[in-house]
Amino acid sequence: MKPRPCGCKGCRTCLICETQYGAADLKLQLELDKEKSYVYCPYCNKAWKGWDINSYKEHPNHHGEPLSYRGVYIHLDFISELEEQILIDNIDEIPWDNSQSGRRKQNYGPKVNFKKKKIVSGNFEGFPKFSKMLQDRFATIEMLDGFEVIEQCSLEYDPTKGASIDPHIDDCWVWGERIVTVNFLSDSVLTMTRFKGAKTKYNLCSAENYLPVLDLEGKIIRNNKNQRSSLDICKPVTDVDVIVRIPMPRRSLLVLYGESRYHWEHCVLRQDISARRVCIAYREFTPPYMNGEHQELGKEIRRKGKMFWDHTEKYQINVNLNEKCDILNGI
Ligand SMILES: O=C(O)CCC(=O)C(=O)O
Ligand SMILES: [Fe+2]
Repeated sequence: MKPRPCGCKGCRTCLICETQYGAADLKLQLELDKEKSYVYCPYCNKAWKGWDINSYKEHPNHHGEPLSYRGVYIHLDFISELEEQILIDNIDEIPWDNSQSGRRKQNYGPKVNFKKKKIVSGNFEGFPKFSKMLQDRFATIEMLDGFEVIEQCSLEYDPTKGASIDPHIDDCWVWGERIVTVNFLSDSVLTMTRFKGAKTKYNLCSAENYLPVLDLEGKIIRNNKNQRSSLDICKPVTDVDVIVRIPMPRRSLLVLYGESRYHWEHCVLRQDISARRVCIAYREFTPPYMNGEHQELGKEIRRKGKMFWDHTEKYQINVNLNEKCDILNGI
């Protein structure tokens, strides 16, 4: 399928191809019943009836009966305003690549083919140095113990392009249980809907063949006594028809794991992009690539994931900006 000049393919569309390349009819029509929606509160970790994402700010004065929604960790103010500004300045010094649905991206990681289940390190040489402080800070979060970044992807959502991301589950053959996102520049929302499709989609069935890293409460499992697979241990308990809206406030960190990672699709709706938003998504390897049958190939790629390069050298950026990078890394 050939991409249109904006970068979109097939049913993935943005405002540009909908208005200029006649792609409006290809657009995936999502029918979300707002009456069935709950808003996740990062303060009490429960979801409360409603659609408006700002309603979590009423905490502790919520109304009605909450829904227990598992597999979400939100760390507010993970970075300061100054760190946000310096990181964005650095990110914007690197060329962006057009992606689908009005997004742009900067992707660092091995080359993966999810359909053929093929992975090669390709020209992966690690990550830009200015982003090391973010990865280092993961060590302060208990549930990220042992999280080794294999892929780091900056994504930009521009409201003038009608940017969004369609409902999906991140691949389960190569990407591990914890999906980490750090949010920049504007508040947004991750909208969750239950996945009812085949286990072959997103390679979900791969998660039947390895053990979980986190228990249902998000605690690291030190000894896997019960041997239930990653997919099985977090089987949903909630009604299939509900929608859960997860806030992604500017400068916060979000971890999806367990039930929300494996049994729900996530998307970012166009209507939830009110101003330029950038996020960085981080992915780790699945157990077979860490300590199982593919560990040798895994080891080689993990070694590359420990490397950091100077983007000012690579892109010949004015050197005085190097100082900003050193401030961030505490040098
Ligand atoms: O923009 C986001 O926060 C979600 C991105 C995402 O789901 C992905 O890159 O797989
Ligand atoms: Fe995703």
